[in-house]
Amino acid sequence: MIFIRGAAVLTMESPGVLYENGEILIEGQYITHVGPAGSASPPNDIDRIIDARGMLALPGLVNCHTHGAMTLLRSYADDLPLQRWLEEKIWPVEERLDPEDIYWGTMLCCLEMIRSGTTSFADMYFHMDQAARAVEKAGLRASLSRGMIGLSTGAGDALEESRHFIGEWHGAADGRITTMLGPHAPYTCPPDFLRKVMDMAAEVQVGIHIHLAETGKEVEDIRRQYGKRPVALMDELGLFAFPVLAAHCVHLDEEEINILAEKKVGVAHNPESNMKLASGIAPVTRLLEAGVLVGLGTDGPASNNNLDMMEEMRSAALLQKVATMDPVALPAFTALSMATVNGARVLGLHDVGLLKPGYKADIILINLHRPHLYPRHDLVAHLVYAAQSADVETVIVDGRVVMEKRQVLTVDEEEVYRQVSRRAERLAGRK
Ligand SMILES: CSC[C@H]1O[C@@H](n2cnc3c(O)ncnc32)[C@H](O)[C@@H]1O
Ligand SMILES: [Zn+2]
Repeated sequence: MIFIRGAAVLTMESPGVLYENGEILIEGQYITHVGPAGSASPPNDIDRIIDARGMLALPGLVNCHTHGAMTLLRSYADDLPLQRWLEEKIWPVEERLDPEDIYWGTMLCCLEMIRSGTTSFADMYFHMDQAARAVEKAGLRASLSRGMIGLSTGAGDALEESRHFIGEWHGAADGRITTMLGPHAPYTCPPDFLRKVMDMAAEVQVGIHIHLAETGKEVEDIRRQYGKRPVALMDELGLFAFPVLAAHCVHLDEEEINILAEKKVGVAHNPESNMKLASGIAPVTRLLEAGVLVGLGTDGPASNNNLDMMEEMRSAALLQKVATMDPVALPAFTALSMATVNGARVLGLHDVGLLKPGYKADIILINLHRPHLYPRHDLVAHLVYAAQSADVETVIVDGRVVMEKRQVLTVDEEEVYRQVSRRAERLAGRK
């Protein structure tokens, strides 16, 4: 049992709920009490009291779309459009990744996430049993998908590997790990392959994580090939009968926005990757108006080039303002909701993302005693427009402290740096 006291507590239930001097009780994996100081008499059998005076407590951040082990390829290929980036640089080097690379690359991803306040993430990549091992050890929460390129000769094997991976890991690590099927995108997964994916989703009862409508080129190529735009094509195939996590959704017409709302598709908006690859600006304001559930993601660390959700919130808010020429667009509380409770819902985690009794104890403490966080007119605005990931002081996932006073407790940082440096040298052909 952990008792946090003295923090300002932002529950994220509604914009107004902020306890200036609050307290949180954690029993096992769950939050059992949240309120102003003195609202609960702390039980006798508390294991730890965390004195959080000068801190802001809020739900851990949720990264709805990444490729964690691509930390190994950070700054390996930059300043290219998506298709050239993938075909000329990324896919050739990914051929050389081995399972241990994925373990250490994902471990680096977990380390970066813990240090920047992310407690849950959705990952699509290869050798996912190794990614799962890293997540389990680091203590994070994740929804993991074995990425599948339907056009490749190994597509059938990838599907079988997915079935095995889901059987082994869905619900593992005390429920911190969940799984999805990961067909890469409409332009790499033709309809026949997607039908097999849907058959398997029905059989093993998991959702589907896919890149969708990321670039103008994708829309044109899919329309030329199938006579429909990507979202409309996925709808016609029946993909949205399953829980779908659709990454990007940059290029949409009104009909497609309505499909996404009606079929309750969860969208992962990745503003920095979309800017860096010049893919475009997702119509987030329109999506939200239409009632689409939108979370935030970084995309892989090779197209961002970091996993910093604090930055991503700020970028999302600023980008919508400039895209709509409306300073009211995507206000701070909306950006923070996308990065917490709404992101959790996009991942199908319905007891994650709020500080509320009955919710999983995924909590971060932000050190407010920093020059860029004074004075304190509005703490929500501070989080989105002023805070930095280095302000994250303590991170709790599933009721367990994984970082305290910026010391990560679950991962040997130096060993991770040694491993990834050596492996990245080999992958880049320098050793
Ligand atoms: C099949 S595993 C995932 C696959 O996706 C590639 N990837 C990384 N970022 C993006 C992106 O923004 N759009 C499309 N594909 C992306 C990654 O390199 C893997 O090959
Ligand atoms: Zn991606």
